[in-house]
Amino acid sequence: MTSHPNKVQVLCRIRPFLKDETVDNTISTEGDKTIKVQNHRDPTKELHYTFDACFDSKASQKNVYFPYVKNLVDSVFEGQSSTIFCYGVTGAGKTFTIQGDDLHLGIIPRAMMQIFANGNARNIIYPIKMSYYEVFKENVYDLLRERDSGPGLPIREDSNRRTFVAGLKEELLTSFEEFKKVFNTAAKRRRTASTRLNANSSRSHAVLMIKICSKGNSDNIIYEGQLNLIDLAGSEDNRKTDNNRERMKESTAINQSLFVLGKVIEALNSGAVSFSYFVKSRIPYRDSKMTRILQDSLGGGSKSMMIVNIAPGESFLQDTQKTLNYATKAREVVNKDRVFERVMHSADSNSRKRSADFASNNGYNSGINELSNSKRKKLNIDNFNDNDSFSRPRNPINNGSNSNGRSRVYGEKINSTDNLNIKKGNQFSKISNLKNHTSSVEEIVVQKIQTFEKRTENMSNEITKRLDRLEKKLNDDSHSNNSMIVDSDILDLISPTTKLKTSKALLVKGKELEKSGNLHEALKRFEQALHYAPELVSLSKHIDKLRNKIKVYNEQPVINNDLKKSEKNQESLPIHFLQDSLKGGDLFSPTIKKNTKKPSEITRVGQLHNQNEPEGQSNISSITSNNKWKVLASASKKNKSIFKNTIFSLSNSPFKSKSSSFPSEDLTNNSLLFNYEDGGLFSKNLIKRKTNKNENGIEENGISRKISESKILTQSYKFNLKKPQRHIVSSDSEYDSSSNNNHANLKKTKTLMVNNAANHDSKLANDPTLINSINKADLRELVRLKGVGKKRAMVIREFILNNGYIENVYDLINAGLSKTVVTNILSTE
Ligand SMILES: Nc1ncnc2c1ncn2[C@@H]1O[C@H](COP(=O)(O)OP(=O)(O)OP(=O)(O)O)[C@@H](O)[C@H]1O
Repeated sequence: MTSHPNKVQVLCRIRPFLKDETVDNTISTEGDKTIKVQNHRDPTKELHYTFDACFDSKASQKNVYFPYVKNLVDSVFEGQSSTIFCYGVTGAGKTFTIQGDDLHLGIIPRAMMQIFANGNARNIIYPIKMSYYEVFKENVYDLLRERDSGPGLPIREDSNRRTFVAGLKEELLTSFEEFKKVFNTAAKRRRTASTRLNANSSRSHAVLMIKICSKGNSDNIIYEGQLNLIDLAGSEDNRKTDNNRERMKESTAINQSLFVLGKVIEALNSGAVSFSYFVKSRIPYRDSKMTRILQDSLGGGSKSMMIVNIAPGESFLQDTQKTLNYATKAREVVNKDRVFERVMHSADSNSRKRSADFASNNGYNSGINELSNSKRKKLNIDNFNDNDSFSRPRNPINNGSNSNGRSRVYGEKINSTDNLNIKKGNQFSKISNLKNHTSSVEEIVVQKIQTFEKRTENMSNEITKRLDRLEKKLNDDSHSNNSMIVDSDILDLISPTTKLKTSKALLVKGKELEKSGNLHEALKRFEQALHYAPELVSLSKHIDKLRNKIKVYNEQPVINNDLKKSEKNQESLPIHFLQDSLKGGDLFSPTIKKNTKKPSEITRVGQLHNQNEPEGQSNISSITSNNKWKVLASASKKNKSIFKNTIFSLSNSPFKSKSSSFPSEDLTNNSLLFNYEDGGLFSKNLIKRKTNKNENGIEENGISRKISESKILTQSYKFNLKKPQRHIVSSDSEYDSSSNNNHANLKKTKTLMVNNAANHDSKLANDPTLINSINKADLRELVRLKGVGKKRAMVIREFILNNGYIENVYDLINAGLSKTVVTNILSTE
């Protein structure tokens, strides 16, 4: 017996036993259309129920979707209204069937994939519209909006007597990705709660409504289809659920609406109403919000499918029987078959204009305004090419006469020149001459879904693997009393995409920092970035380069540590402290005299050179005499320029002012004498002095740290062979800097110090107490020193920043402070 084409189709699906459930065989399928269930009143008897299709617990989502649901979705392209709803007790698998999860895509994602994949073949006019709402405790709430405490939305009726929820938000969609994003956000708003029967029980009925317009076969017909995918809340036996008061209230509302649904089905099946949904006074649709919403789907003009979900096992037997009885009745409901299509005004021969008019009449206009360019493109009028599918053979255009005399779809206003036709079902079936390309489209849909599922499965497997590894590591570590999870373990948990993104963000930040000269922080970021993306070879090279750069800049700690070591061991101290500026440079090593701990000589131990330059032949040696190094340098003719650069570098460094008394011929003779005892600032390269103008337009001297275009580096090294002295012997008497008994004497000594400093007599140039306090002071404290205004304090700070701590009075003078100011500062102490 073939069933009536417009009957509500009923599918029945048995879910598998869950982890803690006792497995039995009280329910099973017999063939693909019958369910066999043990009678709960008499276990010796079996009951048989026949439906359009039955699925046992092994059936996959695909098994449910393709042979049955897909056709209903297809019919929406032809102006049909289709409704699929899942019905069953709580925890029976309704949400699993309609929505699924990432690994088992349910009807909703499959249908949406089908819609977008079929879109072009079926001449969809993008964007499609989506609404999503829930009925919770007899109130309707929009799931596309943030949840608020306001009253629910009203349900109204259009002139076709079709119900609709007023004030619903409509999202305009052009791709599956867009849909996924909107849907996922909205689905989180749906009310769920944990009950004893289902840890994630839906406490509301949820309705996803998709409106699709597509071009008909004739150039003046546009179909307007609607797909409703409904996840009903589960009926509940409160004796089993252990529900609290709140859950009980929800449960009562759920059960009440499902009870009304049963009544509606019964009423529809009692011949009295003869399936006429217009004579609805005798059908209790109005007794619950859900039945009002389902009005068109049960006994109305929709193609409808009810999927009955069954929880297996003896404990559910009574519910199962009730559900199956209910479903059997629903199967008797016969709907009208209608196609909603709009006939555009025939006098208007320009189909582009018609289509555009159509779009604007259908509220697409407002959507267009908010659309991105890509969406606009899809909405482009060119989509309505006359030569395209409009030329497909089709039934003669309905001339606008409307057999039922009703003419409104979705409650929108229709121009007087337009007509809506409601076609009879058999006409609809004739339309379906799209089989050929449907099969290829079907393949695409299957393929797409498979790819998606495969990808998610791979991802899920990968995550499981990573978690297993971590768990294993934790277990291993706990045995060895070392439960620390190291960075790499955490890293292992992060997805490759996240790793790459994080690494990119760190790279950007690192580059910024490097540009601003903050090499240490830049290096840190780069190292972190590499941590996340070890495959970036160029980054690893860049890090090496940067490390070298920083190492060269950070000579001081190396020198000091080495010095400490060498002081202990009294052995040769390998340091390199000179490097030329432009052409490559020499590497020198002073040898520390065993007894005096002073460098006896400096020997060239290698060359830090520019890659393009041959290794230089220059030599520098030094002889210590009275705390001074005489640095003698010679160079072969060939390398004279290299050597000159080295010397030049020294002469232009901040050290220059200390060594300014050196006769210039010393430089030309390639020899240089300098004082080692103070420690000294050696310029790695030329210091470029920059003339800044302050806000008053007065020129100030400052040391720029910027690298100029002529490749001149400005970074300085601090070369400190000797720690600051605590006691300084003045030429007259021993002066203890911690004592200030004799102020006048002190002032005199300090002035002497300044003068001596200017004359490069180092013995008197140090006042460690003062110098230490200057180094420690912040800007505000510096300003308190006599003669130091804010500007000068800044100069001191900048000097410290660029060159390291102030070691002696020279440095203050080098920083640009005048003798008077330095004397003033010293007298403050
Ligand atoms: N066919 C199936 N295959 C595997 N697991 C299933 C299947 N059907 C349901 N489940 C699992 O059973 C549990 C309950 O399913 P689900 O939440 O879909 O029930 P429900 O009918 O929507 O319940 P409620 O009405 O309380 O929301 C879930 O853990 C789900 O993953």
